[in-house]
Amino acid sequence: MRTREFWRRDQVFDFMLPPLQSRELDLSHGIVLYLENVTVSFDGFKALNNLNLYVNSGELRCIIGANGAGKTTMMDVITGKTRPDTGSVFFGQRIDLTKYNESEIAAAGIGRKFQKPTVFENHTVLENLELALQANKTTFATLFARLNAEQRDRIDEVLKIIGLTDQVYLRAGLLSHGQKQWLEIGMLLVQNPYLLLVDEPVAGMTQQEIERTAELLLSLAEKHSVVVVEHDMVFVRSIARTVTVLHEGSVLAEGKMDEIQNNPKVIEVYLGSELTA
Ligand SMILES: Nc1ncnc2c1ncn2[C@@H]1O[C@H](COP(=O)(O)OP(=O)(O)OP(=O)(O)O)[C@@H](O)[C@H]1O
Repeated sequence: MRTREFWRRDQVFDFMLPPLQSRELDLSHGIVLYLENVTVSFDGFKALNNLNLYVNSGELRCIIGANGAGKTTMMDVITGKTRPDTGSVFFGQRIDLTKYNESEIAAAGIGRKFQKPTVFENHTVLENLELALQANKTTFATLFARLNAEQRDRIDEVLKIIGLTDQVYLRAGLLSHGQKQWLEIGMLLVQNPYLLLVDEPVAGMTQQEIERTAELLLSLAEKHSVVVVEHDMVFVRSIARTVTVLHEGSVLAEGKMDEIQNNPKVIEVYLGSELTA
């Protein structure tokens, strides 16, 4: 039965879909991302179990949860790396993300930053941003292509946002760990994503870099929607507007940081030790 459904979806319905890039993102209900009753099983184990999550347009959402709670699997489902067994995943009102692949979803405006920075160390900060801007070209073609005025302006704007204007001609390999993380966020920003997914952005950062990252992510919200997965509770407290707590593949609690911190269920399964830190 499942095979037949997949066959029908891939062979018939996907064929009829217009390219994702050409579809307008419909934010008329103010919600950029819908996950409804999403379940993902690995060999019978439910990494996501009827997960429901709604992210508002322009919101900065923090997702917390113990190891194995399902945070990475959730990101994988949004970006098309993992297909849910059941449930629906919508980008705005109309774009069914389960019907598209990872590169189509990225091109449609969902950028993902993994925990480990993956900048091109042998290229300058500027070249890294150029490469990200023209991600569909080869490295060689990109570095020799001329940027148009709009692209140059966008790169200048992003350099200011990520605070690397003075390092524009520096080789990325010479940046500090924090600066590499910001450059990678910049590489997503040049593509003007609607939604940014950021995985543990402050792991390994100095206190000063953590504070700068908090400012950066806060400055991105509104123009973009941002979903941050993070274990560092001090950091989460400093940026959080709404916090979602995942536990065993479902939402255990959701609300303002104060409510979450005082929620007995959350304290029991996750925050007990973190809160007193
Ligand atoms: N490909 C896979 N095959 C089998 N089990 C998997 C796979 N991916 C994830 N899991 C399991 O699913 C559960 C959820 O994993 P996931 O990585 O989503 O959790 P997480 O909240 O991101 O954890 P962490 O904070 O450690 O990164 C875990 O028990 C994990 O072992």
